[in-house]
Amino acid sequence: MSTRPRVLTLSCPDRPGIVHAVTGALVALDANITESQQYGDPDTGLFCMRVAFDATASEEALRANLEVVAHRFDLDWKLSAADEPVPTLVMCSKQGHCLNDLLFRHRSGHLPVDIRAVVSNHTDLQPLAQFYGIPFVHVPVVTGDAASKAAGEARLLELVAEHGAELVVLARYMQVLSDDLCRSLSGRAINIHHSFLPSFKGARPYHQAHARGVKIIGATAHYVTADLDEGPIIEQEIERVDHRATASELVRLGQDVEARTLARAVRWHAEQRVLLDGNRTVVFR
Ligand SMILES: Nc1nc2c(c(=O)[nH]1)N[C@@H](CN(C=O)c1ccc(C(=O)N[C@@H](CCC(=O)O)C(=O)O)cc1)CN2
Repeated sequence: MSTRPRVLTLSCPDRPGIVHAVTGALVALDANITESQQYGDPDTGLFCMRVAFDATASEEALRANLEVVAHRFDLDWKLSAADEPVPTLVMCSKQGHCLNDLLFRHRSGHLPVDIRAVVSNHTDLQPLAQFYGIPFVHVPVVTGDAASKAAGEARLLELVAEHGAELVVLARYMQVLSDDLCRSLSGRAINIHHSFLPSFKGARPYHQAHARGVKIIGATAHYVTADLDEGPIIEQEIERVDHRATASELVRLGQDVEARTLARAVRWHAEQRVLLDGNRTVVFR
């Protein structure tokens, strides 16, 4: 039988013996562990672990062995194939810098995702998706019109189901998602906010920052939750600025920071490197 690369991620109440039990269950099936990281949070008592391994054993055999450990240690666990790109939808509005970056990295084979479609509430970025040969779906949303927003979100969920999307990336998508949609996409919707959160939440953060006279701007990639821009932070990056930069120049300077930050967050999520620890993340980079 051929060897397949896999990734096991888990979290559980911390106690002695977890690593020994988990690695023992894998080695008992001749798995070769290629990467192993773990962290015990002293504040929450949560233990997180990520194990990458090669195994010829069947998925069923691996799961059977791991179920025994899961029962003993009350694991919340996930076993993934490491050689299958994650089916993904990318959502955008009118700003194309993050979408462009993701599509280029995807085309270059540098992102372990399978971008099934670009979904937008505007048509401005349809040519960009077409250039990369990615289906573009226009889902208009009239701001302030509840029926329009509900219909748009229903269409998005249809697209998630149609494409088997396991990840939704908000690449400067400028509509607030409803609480219900956030629940449906919990832990699998990533947004890029164009500020170094928790500073400057909400709309026009660069203009807020310019008015405050900041000397650093930044970007934050986070999971989407019902609390706007409050979701668990996955990755952040900053850039120095000074008094000479206008608000428009901050917007321009921030674009590359946003794109790099989002790309790292998407890659780490797709590689199963991000685990949730309450409203924080543990990132096994
Ligand atoms: N439920 C959530 N939805 C969204 C989040 C989130 O964290 N939770 N992140 C935002 C992105 N975002 C800032 O990064 C943001 C987007 C949109 C708005 C906003 O006020 N939008 C208006 C419409 C604006 C327009 O039509 O141009 C609105 O939805 O009424 C604020 C912040 C993505 N969604």
